[in-house]
Amino acid sequence: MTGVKRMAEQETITSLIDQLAQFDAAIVSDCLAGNEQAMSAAIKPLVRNFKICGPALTVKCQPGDNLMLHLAVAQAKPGDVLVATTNQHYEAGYWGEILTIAAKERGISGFVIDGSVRDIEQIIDLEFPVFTHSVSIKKAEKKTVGKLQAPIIVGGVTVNPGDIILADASGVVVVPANRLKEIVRAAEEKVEFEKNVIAKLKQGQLTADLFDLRKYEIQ
Ligand SMILES: O=C([O-])CC(=O)C(=O)O
Ligand SMILES: [Mg+2]
Repeated sequence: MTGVKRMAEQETITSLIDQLAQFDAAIVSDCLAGNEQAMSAAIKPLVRNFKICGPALTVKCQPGDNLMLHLAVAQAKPGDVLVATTNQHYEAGYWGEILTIAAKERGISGFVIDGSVRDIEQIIDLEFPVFTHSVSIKKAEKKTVGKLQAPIIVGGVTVNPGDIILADASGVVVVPANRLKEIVRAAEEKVEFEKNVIAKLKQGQLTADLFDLRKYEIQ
């Protein structure tokens, strides 16, 4: 691929990510088949109004060690979302105020971890969107190498480097990079469909009729 072509492609991806950011994560999740791209309910925002949309930089931490997060911050590009696993070890605060400030300075757009974080009041005050399984006060070591930019499983979903993470109060959904354009179009249609349903509900119609559910009515 020529440099010019690569730049044009990057521009398209950036514009599609901006478009995806306009949608609720639940709408986008519904556009991907069968919930398989939706993370488990265990991964939650620290506060309700947190929202993330951006490409994943994947991080595999060793249990109890956050070395790879410090190295990931050093590698990240503006807009990246750090997405991390800890082998489902929750007894360490893998992320806190210091990493949040470092990440903000690099232009990182958010953090998702199937692990634990600490310093949560500071993170909330810094308005840096963090989605986490748990909170832990315990110190993480910084001495065991894991992996960066390898496929990982977070909240039951495989995340490949460069997949787009969309997260809000409903939860976290992972849009495979090669489906981004198709999913943005599908989300536009889904929003139109729901607007139409809401307008009809406000005219007094019922979901039982609009969704053709009367056939299931108990006799
Ligand atoms: O010790 C660490 O790396 C985690 C932490 O509390 C911080 O980032 O403030
Ligand atoms: Mg700290």
